[in-house]
Amino acid sequence: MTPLKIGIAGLGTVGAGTARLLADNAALIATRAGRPITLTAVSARDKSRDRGIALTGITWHDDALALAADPNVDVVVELIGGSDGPAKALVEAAIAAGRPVVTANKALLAIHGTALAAAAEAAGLPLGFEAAVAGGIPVIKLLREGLAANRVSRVAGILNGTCNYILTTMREEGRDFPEVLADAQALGYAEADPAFDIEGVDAAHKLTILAALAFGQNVDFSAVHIEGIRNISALDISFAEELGYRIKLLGIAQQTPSGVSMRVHPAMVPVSKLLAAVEGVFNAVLMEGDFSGPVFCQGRGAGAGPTASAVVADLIDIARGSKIPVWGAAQAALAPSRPVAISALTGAYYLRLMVTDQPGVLADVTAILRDHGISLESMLQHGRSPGEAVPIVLVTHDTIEAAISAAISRIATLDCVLETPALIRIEPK
Ligand SMILES: NC(=O)C1=CN([C@@H]2O[C@H](COP(=O)(O)OP(=O)(O)OC[C@H]3O[C@@H](n4cnc5c(N)ncnc54)[C@H](O)[C@@H]3O)[C@@H](O)[C@H]2O)C=CC1
Ligand SMILES: N[C@@H](CC=O)C(=O)O
Ligand code: NA
Repeated sequence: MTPLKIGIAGLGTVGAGTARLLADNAALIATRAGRPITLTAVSARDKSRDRGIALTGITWHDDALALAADPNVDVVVELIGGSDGPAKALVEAAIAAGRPVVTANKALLAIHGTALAAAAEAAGLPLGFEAAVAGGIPVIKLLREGLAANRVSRVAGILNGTCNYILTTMREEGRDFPEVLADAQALGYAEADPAFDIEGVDAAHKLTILAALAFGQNVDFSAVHIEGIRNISALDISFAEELGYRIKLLGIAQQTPSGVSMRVHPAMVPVSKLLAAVEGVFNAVLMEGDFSGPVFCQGRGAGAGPTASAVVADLIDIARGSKIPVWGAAQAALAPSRPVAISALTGAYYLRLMVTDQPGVLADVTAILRDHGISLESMLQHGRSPGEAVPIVLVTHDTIEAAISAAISRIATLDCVLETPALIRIEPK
């Protein structure tokens, strides 16, 4: 059988993992793909580095762009990363040269996904990106193929392994944020610039991609409201536990009458919910189809093995001759996104204040909430330390985000409020 010849650009965590998987499971992959999938060429920065993979007999290109023109490469696999620069140039060059592309690059797809898919469609080429969202979970296939007959009303998930690993480890082991982040980097989970993980940008890239597939809209990264986990404190993690919640960084895309609302932010998830039990580097996605009902999947969201598994799944599809539209429908059938402002969101909120323990503080705070039409479900304060700083926690009933934002701006100006208030959205029970 004629092999499908692969050229990989970028031999970091995912690139080296993909080369290893192609070698270790070669016979099984050939059986399932109907022909061997063979690594014939690579491009990376440092030829001398030992990556634990055999590169004998494989062409080395110093310039990744050369992969697009190499006659011994049928499919270009882009595993460099970054929304622009060499990754984008390579994908464009490969498509222009008539080569199918597989990439794990969510930043690239979330920002340039419409133009790249249009180019691939015009050239009649597949563009695979299963690895770009939720690592080893086959969530792209699930949405684009398994749920293709459904109107999807909501997609919600834990989409960043690094953040989930950090939040889990902080809660279970009481360790500090920077120390746990360093672990996640050493394990190969974090992006080259880990700010993308902890600021919520990586999860927003992935949510942009899921929303495009779920709602048949063009990718629109700029429409996602983004908050990360940098300000989540050990105190809030412990209050969440006490109130019956786990703090998770969620990505949520939801159909509303005025458009699709897209947001990434930390959320209090009731412990009874499936998403609350997803821990460590695991990701999970919950999708609501009108005929399927809820569909939940979970698996490892980052790391060499799980991500390589998704890259090679796309290669097997290409070897099989699969012809699935990049975004699940012809480009011309996709609609522009209709963004919904976060201020229109309705829900319950956790509000934690550091205040001076003195008479009248609660009365001042609750008066402001009352003025904005916000009612309280519960309140927590432990012990008494007159004149000292103490945390108080307020949990609201459902309210509109515009109201709680306005109330917090006023609460923050009270003399007795000593720090910027912490506000965390609460997922419904
Ligand atoms: N690490 C993970 O768990 C996951 C990563 N991804 C995505 O996979 C892609 C690769 O990520 P990692 O392997 O983690 O990154 P990495 O930083 O470990 O590897 C990227 C490699 O590309 C090389 N490179 C940089 N510029 C290059 C160029 N011009 N030509 C050739 N090689 C070049 C770098 O030297 C580096 O070895 C990124 O798009 C990332 O977002 C997706 C899912 C999971
Ligand atoms: N940095 C990402 C890697 C996978 O996409 C993450 O932590 O989830
Ligand atoms: Na995936």
